[in-house]
Amino acid sequence: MHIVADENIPLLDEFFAGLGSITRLPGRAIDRAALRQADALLVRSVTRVDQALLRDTPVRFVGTCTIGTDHLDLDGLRGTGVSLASAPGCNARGVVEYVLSCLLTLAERRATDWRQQRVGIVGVGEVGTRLVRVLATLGVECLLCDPPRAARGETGFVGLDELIAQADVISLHVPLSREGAHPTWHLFDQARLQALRPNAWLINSSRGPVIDNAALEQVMTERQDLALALDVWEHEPWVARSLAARCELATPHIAGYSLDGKLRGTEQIYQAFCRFLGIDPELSLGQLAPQDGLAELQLSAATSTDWMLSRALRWVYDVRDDDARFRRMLVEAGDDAALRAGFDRLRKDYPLRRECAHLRLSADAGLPAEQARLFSELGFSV
Ligand SMILES: NC(=O)C1=CN([C@@H]2O[C@H](COP(=O)(O)OP(=O)(O)OC[C@H]3O[C@@H](n4cnc5c(N)ncnc54)[C@H](O)[C@@H]3O)[C@@H](O)[C@H]2O)C=CC1
Ligand SMILES: O=C(O)C(=O)[C@H](O)COP(=O)(O)O
Repeated sequence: MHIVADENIPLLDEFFAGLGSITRLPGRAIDRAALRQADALLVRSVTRVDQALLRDTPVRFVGTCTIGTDHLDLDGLRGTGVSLASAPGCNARGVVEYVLSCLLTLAERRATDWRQQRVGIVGVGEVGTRLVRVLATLGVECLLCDPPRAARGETGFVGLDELIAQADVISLHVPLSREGAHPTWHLFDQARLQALRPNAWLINSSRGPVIDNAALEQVMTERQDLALALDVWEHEPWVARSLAARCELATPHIAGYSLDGKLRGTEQIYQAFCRFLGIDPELSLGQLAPQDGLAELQLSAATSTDWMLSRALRWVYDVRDDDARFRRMLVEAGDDAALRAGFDRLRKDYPLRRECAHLRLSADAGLPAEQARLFSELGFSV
């Protein structure tokens, strides 16, 4: 058994070495020649996998250690005998923490109470559902839009144009799709962008082309009232510097980049590969994940819940750090080739980031019961 894998998959050896030999390559360098002897291909989001890549290769299993599958040509690969697997939900928690950090930061810069904003969530699957749960715990009013779920008879959703008309903040959590009953490519076109409420905040951590980036830049030049947080870009790894300059927060597709999320992605694909091979998985993250214990943050019981919350959320993840690193790269990179390489480098050399379950909160005189319950519901250790 020979496995070709993206070199950015963590715990690759630990999970897969017992199942076959492994060749590691940069995701963008995986081509047909590299797969000549490969039985299995393990990717992340930057390798386009289609019939052209797999033609005349022995590859029979493709696993992507990511939530998104838009880099896999699912239709084209159907019926070719290749088994496909992805890692649903693996890094959803990281994306939620990214959105919370955006909300805190935008509210601070706009002198607004983010918990009083009406938040519209477009796409209510793994990420959107977790986000709604956290926001509901914090008493934030949410509007939900998910036509595929509504079409299955589920209730509680509004149409996209109604959401745009009513939401102060819009956060996008849809898959990228061009076909089907509810395509999301350029879901936010010029007309919808122009329809955003005065002073609206728009956060995109789904896929770049869900927003027409050229139209977005045009609208942003006309409407200085809008606040934009972009983690994903229409032509990654290239980024329109002029659009980045119009963003309040700009980051290089790292919303879900917690170590925990990446490790869960690897484990989910290991399990899928074992199923494909017809063997019982012998390994788990419980055995292989770093045993680094919990970090501790001591809060003052005398401070307000809001203050505690922003300290705790910022301690876990602060989007301003990623925004600063990204903007520095945009200034330092010379031509487009350097820009693309800089985008990939920021992602490859991403700093260690753990999710909030790795932070234990305490207070000098003991965390008051009500706050302990709230923080525990939000996923912190208390
Ligand atoms: N920036 C980042 O680091 C990350 C980005 N992502 C992106 O976020 C996307 C969403 O992730 P999940 O919530 O895990 O996916 P999911 O598949 O669990 O949920 C997506 C939801 O969107 C809904 N949907 C589909 N078409 C729609 C439309 N036209 N309008 C509104 N809703 C629609 C679906 O019915 C589904 O409920 C992924 O497909 C991926 O592209 C995911 C993880 C990390
Ligand atoms: O899981 C997804 O979907 C994502 O967007 C991942 O964060 C993408 O990470 P890479 O595969 O590009 O490392």
